[in-house]
Amino acid sequence: MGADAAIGQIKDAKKRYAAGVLKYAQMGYWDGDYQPKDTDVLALFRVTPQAGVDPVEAAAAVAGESSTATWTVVWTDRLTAADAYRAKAYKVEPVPGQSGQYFCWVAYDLDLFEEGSIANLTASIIGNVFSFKPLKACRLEDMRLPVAYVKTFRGPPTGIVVERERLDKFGRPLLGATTKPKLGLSGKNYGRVVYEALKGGLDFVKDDENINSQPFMHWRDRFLYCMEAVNKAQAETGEVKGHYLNITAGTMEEMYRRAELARELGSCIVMVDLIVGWTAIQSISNWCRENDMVLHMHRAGHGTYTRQKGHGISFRVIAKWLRLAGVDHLHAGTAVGKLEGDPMTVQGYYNVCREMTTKTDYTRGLFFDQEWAGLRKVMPVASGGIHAGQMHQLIDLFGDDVVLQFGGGTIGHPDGIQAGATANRVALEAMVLARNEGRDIAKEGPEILIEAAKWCRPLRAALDTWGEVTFDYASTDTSDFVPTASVA
Ligand SMILES: O=C(COP(=O)(O)O)[C@H](O)[C@H](O)COP(=O)(O)O
Ligand SMILES: [Mg+2]
Repeated sequence: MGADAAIGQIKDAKKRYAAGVLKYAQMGYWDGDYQPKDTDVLALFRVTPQAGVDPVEAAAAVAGESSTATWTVVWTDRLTAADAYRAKAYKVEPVPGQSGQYFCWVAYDLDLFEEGSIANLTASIIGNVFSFKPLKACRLEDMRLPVAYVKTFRGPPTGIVVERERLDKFGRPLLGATTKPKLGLSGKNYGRVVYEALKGGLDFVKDDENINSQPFMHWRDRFLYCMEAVNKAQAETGEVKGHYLNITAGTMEEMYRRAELARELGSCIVMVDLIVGWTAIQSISNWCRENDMVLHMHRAGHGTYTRQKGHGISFRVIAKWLRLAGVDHLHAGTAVGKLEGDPMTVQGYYNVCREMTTKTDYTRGLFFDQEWAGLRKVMPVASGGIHAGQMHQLIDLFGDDVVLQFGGGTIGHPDGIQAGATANRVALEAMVLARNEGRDIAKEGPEILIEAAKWCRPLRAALDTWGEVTFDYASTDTSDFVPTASVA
């Protein structure tokens, strides 16, 4: 959609700065000829204007309210480098197949942002505009962070390469499990679940997002019993093992206290939930860097604002912010499990986590090339209602650099937790071997699993119990550019 010349910026300074209300486009927040600079921060919003609101004016309003503007002309603009500081909406296009929705591209000068602060970035980009009355709905679809800005962040403290070296595990996905039930176990019973799962063949076990320090199990008990389980399983298997100790707490001081005990007990990894907030995430990331600790991020809460296509923030943007902020593991979806996730859209999140340059790919929801400027890679975590019978789909979709986490799909095994873990480990290794031998695992996966189950009773029992379980529901967050196929 080209610029509407009639509503372009008023150039005559007397008229432009006369007291009163102008359209945002008239104030200069729309420039259809603008060529983004390499150093600009770029954002793509999906905007649904109210009836009668011109889409170009809606885009200009988003640019205005997320940078320097208010609803009326202010003369104090003239005390600033207003022409540079004003964000510019520079392109508006209708969203294919979605009447009333428009993609709006906005460019922001780098000087609008403090270095190394996601809190500052988000206060601008998502600070006000999502409540703005002329818009019925608004969604932040994607961002391009310029190299100059990326370089002001430290990124993941450990990264995929160093994590694999510390764990001494290569050439296959890592295996994990979330302890279940989510709440209620005593420390001793909790530790038993962790031990059984690690002994049976998993690399990691994890605390659930809502396990902190409740009356049934205080955090110190959990840490002590879990590390006893980790040490015992390591000694018995000769493999490096870990348990993501969730250090999420009510204050930063308490998070540090819990992190310190995790370190003293010899844990290689700690975990926080996304709901702790950006500043807390950046602080704990620094702590992890100083203490050689892997940082696991559970994206608890994200579905409240990422799931619906019309309003909120795409998870691909959250993933970009988290790579800058510095997490090592990030829950990024499974496509085949119990939770929302269109396969290609989810692959787009994985690309954000794992590539050195993420290329534009509209079919995977990636609207910009993103250069990561040497920032370490984040290990994505596929977790949520997955089981051994889906191993071929998971490896086919996500490759090797991923943690596959089976909670119920380990602990609910009919022959016990160790058997559940063994089933998953055997399914994983059989599938990686078949792929490495050149077999087409996407097609032959079910056969490969059945062959492996002939000599592995735990896998046979897992397939008998869950083999037919699928979650075949329509995804909400799908591509606007390709029809989406379910892989469930
Ligand atoms: O407890 C689980 C999964 O348990 P189970 O394996 O028993 O289903 C995690 O909290 C979800 O993976 C979160 O979702 P996401 O990873 O999408 O953020
Ligand atoms: Mg959970």
